[in-house]
Amino acid sequence: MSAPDPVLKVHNLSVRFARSQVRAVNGVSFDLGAERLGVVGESGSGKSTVGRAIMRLLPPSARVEADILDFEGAPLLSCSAGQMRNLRGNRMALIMQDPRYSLNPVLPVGRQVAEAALLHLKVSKSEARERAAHMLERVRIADVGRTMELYPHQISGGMGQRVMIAMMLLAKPRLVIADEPTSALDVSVRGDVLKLLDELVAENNSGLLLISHDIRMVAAFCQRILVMYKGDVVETLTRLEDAQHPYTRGLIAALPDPRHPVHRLQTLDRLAIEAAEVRV
Ligand SMILES: Nc1ncnc2c1ncn2[C@@H]1O[C@H](COP(=O)(O)OP(=O)(O)OP(=O)(O)O)[C@@H](O)[C@H]1O
Repeated sequence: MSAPDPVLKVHNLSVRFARSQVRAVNGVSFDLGAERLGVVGESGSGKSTVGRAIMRLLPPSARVEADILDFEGAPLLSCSAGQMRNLRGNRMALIMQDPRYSLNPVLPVGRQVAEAALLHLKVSKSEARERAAHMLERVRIADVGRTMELYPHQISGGMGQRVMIAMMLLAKPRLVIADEPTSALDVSVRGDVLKLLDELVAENNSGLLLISHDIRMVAAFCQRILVMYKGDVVETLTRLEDAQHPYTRGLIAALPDPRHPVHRLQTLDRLAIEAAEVRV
């Protein structure tokens, strides 16, 4: 019996923006099964562009090419705009950094989740509201009835992100791309939000692509990590201890390690990184 198709197959993905000399993404390849895969790198390394290319959410100025970009065995680059709209929200979901910008400020949060249920689950209005309430309970929103009537500015960032997760995971998508899902949140609630994502993704047997600049957080949460530098994947790791590339080591050293407090954090050694790049 042949192995089932991975959720996502990405081979030699490149993205170039019009009027830019360099590729934002330069031949990135990976397969994603029902697992948690992290994408890390400094700002501008191309992480978000990878996520958006998969969701086909890049602006028209982006030229996206790939030998293979398949989701559940179907080529995403051949999908029409209508087919992509259908996939997004149903089969694939994108969770972004700041729920304040993703939620509609003039609609109560319960109505927003119910509208997502109406759209993606094709259920009646009353059932959509019930499903919304159930999903909000699942993401551990307290006093769901009251919270559903609140507007986005009346809830905390952590609660807003849980509402987004409820909305995005209602239809049990097979692929979840979370782009810095906890960076805008208070440190005290980051772990809860990640735990929740993990629970729902595992329950749905989905693949999760977690995009973040925080290599330690990603290492603690993901089974594999792709390290991106200037559009390339320079290293794939299962444990931080195995990092070989000076860029990866620099990323690790540039973040505080709660177990070993230091007075001064290291900065990236650009010369060593460029020298290693020439060797590969
Ligand atoms: N819409 C766009 N038009 C032109 N260039 C873009 C666009 N979006 C991204 N880029 C460029 O592509 C490169 C990769 O950007 P990207 O946002 O993917 O990086 P990132 O690693 O996600 O960074 P960050 O963590 O800051 O979001 C950068 O050089 C960026 O300037």
